[in-house]
Amino acid sequence: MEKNVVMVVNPISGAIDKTEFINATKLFAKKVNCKLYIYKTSGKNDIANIKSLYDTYSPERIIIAGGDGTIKMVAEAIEKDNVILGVLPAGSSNGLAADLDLPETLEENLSVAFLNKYLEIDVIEINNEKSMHLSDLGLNAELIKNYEKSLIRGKWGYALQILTTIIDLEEPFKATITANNKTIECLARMIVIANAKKYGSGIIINPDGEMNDGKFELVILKNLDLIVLGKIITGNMPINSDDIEIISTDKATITTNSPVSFQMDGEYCGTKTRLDIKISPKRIKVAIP
Ligand SMILES: Nc1ncnc2c1ncn2[C@@H]1O[C@H](COP(=O)(O)OP(=O)(O)OP(=O)(O)O)[C@@H](O)[C@H]1O
Repeated sequence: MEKNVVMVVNPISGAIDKTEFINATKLFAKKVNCKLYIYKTSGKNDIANIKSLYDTYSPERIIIAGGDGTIKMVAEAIEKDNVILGVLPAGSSNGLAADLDLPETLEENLSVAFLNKYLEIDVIEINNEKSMHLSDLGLNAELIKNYEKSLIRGKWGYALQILTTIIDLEEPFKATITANNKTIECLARMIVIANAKKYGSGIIINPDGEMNDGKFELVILKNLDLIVLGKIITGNMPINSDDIEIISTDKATITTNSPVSFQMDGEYCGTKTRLDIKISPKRIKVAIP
């Protein structure tokens, strides 16, 4: 019997034309006897529209051609269920794909996305929104805000914004963190709420992060001078220094003394002074090699 598959395509992600993604997916779906319904995101009402497609067609899989932000939208649209998400990485940052060790080529990724192996990953709920990969308060969110405002998309736009953001660096913020029945206060440049290990750029920020262990980590970057930044970028996270503290937990609250920029899975979410965070274990099925 033919199975239903929904394909969610983000036409603008990564500044990549998606024609090849759509054509290759149509062919593959036919080959494996699936009926394909294609939805192109518009940036408006996408979550509600995907939910309605999901309710109408009860797809066995949802194939996603986009970046982490597009995967997040699909995750928001589906309830805990039997649907498997297949990812065709096509964003400017493909952090989840990097953490899942997805292959390089479209053909290989189609095989992964349509075939049977999958991982049930945890989802982090932050102020009742879902994050599958990495969210953070502070410097990186500031960077993403500047990037989203800029007219240059893709990797170059992102690189340009690193420079602008670091030049305009504000004072560190004061954070109060409650987790594992303890409360700590600290000054921080950035706090990462991590389900996984690395950013789409390949930079490892949470060396022990596992997406299916029922826990998340708070990676507190207290100092981010050029030396610490250099160590992180070159893959030598100084985890045993006073500059970094990592807390592993399943529930936490973070409050800050002033509004701090916040991003979830690469999407800028404004400034926040309070985050209520909890893990939702094994919440979503994602196809893996
Ligand atoms: N047709 C569209 N026009 C404008 N924005 C869109 C459209 N479709 C989706 N979006 C927006 O794209 C974002 C998700 O992009 P995603 O993270 O998947 O890719 P990306 O390449 O990392 O993004 P970016 O475009 O920021 O480089 C969401 O904010 C969503 O609202």
